[in-house]
Amino acid sequence: MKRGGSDEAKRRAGEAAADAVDDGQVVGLGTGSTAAHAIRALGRTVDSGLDVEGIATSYQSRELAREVGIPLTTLDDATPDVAIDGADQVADGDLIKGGGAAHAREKLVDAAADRFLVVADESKLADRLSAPVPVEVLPDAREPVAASIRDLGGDPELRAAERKDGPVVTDNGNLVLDCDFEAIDDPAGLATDLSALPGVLEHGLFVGLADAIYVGSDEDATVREQ
Ligand SMILES: O=C[C@H](O)[C@H](O)[C@H](O)COP(=O)(O)O
Repeated sequence: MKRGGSDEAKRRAGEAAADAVDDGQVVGLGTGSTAAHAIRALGRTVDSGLDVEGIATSYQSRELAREVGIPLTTLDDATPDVAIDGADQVADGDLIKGGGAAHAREKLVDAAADRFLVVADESKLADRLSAPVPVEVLPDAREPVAASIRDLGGDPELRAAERKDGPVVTDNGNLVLDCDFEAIDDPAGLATDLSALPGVLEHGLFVGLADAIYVGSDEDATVREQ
């Protein structure tokens, strides 16, 4: 799916982060159009002899990794040295993710990595997080979780599929509520509240996880260490 700024800006961010991967490392492979550039760049370095293994965060990243020849492993067998992943919004180093409904596995892999590199074009940068927060819920939990989200001040909307009738079903077989909290004053507090709701598998607030943000523009890519 295409979201955010220009493909050129995404490519610069993705390739700059892929350049930071060292020989012999295990790499968490994020999901989305920006992370895809990093995966393709890693595939080219594998072709030229770099010895890396990937851990996929979604069906999409697994298939792309296979296509470009990155050997895959799992969290059962390896710990990622580094993870490279996109974001829907970035503010003060905190993120909203899950525009592609992959945030549950992404958070698992990104949090497990020794270093988590975010790749984003400039359109993703904000002063405060304010995009709707994707919340993955067990199908039976849709209504109770939606009611709790309203109590927390959010406006939940079941994500509809685009080329299928009915809702988006995640790689894990669950549903997604996109929850609009408008400007989020306390991302850490909201993250804790959302995680505490029964039936919530994972939400798209990534607070205090990023180690560096690679920001791409049409001209270059810059790195902001966190
Ligand atoms: O579920 C999807 C992920 O969190 C993506 O990393 C995020 O939506 C950013 O995607 P993109 O790079 O396509 O804007």
